[in-house]
Amino acid sequence: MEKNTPKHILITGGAGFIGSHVVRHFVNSYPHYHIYNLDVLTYAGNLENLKDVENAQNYSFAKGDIVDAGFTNDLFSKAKFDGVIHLAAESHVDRSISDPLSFVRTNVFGTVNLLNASLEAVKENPNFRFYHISTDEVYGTLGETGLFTETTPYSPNSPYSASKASSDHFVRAYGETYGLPFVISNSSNNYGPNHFPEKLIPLFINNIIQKKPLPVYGDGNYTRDWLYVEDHAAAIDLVFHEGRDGETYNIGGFNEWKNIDLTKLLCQLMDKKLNRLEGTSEKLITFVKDRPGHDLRYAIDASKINRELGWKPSVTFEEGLERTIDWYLDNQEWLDHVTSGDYKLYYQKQYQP
Ligand SMILES: Cc1cn([C@H]2C[C@H](O)[C@@H](COP(=O)(O)OP(=O)(O)O[C@H]3O[C@H](C)C(=O)[C@H](O)[C@H]3O)O2)c(=O)[nH]c1=O
Repeated sequence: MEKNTPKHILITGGAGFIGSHVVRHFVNSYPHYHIYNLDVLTYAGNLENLKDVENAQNYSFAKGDIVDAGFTNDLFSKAKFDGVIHLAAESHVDRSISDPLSFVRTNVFGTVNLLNASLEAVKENPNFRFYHISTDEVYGTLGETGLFTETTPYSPNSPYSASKASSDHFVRAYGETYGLPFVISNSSNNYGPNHFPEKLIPLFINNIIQKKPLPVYGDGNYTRDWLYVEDHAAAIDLVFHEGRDGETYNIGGFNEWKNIDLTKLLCQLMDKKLNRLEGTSEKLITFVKDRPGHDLRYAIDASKINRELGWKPSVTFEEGLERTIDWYLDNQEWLDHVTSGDYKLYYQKQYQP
């Protein structure tokens, strides 16, 4: 999709963690586009994440649920979108274990509604493109070695990853069956500012600040590949504009960490930041009951996006963690706000060490 002419782009889930970084990136990089952010504002969606762009001339927000076909179709018929970048999703694996249906509802049903609305859009605009933002979890788990490539068979293990695999399949099926122009990317674990503190990195940073236990699941020997969220937003820009139709691109950080090693690193960095004695925060580490169906290791081969589109991560883990920690220390009010409701109850219910 070329970049020079004005366009109307719909970003779903733009008030969430990754979504808000993508909205900011597009609003600032493409002043001649109009960016519509559609978000239902669940516990994880927060318009405070977009304070710096909320008054931009090329930005609008619509509160609404992608599961509501009437609302979605109406929005599409009014706005005449040239493209959709679809990030709206329930994303937390632990929540999917206690409430799988809400993941089917948003991630599968909601995606199919958007696909149906997109079929109408493509009739009027053959250059329309549907971009589905997905996850490396659709591939299941790796052993100690190997990497996920774009041809790794899907083998999701959690209700969350099953719902994302299903939505990937629906997107591809709409391409095959109805000729919908689409592209998909599957990313590894993101981290950075505005991350809801139910995920490992923001949860542990904030528990360290508050001297609360750090609940490490199982023995902590699970491995994830961490990517700074702004690098992901830059990759999404490239895939949206330059990715080949009908293709999948894997996006990863080339940055694997075992959870226990990452936890210890966070403890060391936070002790320095908070002027606490070395070793203070490590005392908070508490091994707790494992996540059921816990995937051992995710690791991405991101060579296709590098080779075809010239993308690679630009923020080192050291720099990214520094920025992330500083952001949480400077934004305790944001934290108080997002943890004041549902989240507190959830945390107390799920994992009492
Ligand atoms: C919250 C928490 C997590 N963990 C473990 C579980 C995982 O092995 C690892 C990271 O867990 P987290 O829930 O932060 O993220 P993943 O389950 O890897 O999934 C994340 O990355 C993928 C790509 C997505 O697509 C998901 O949407 C996103 O949530 O730390 C703990 O040991 N203790 C904790 O309190």
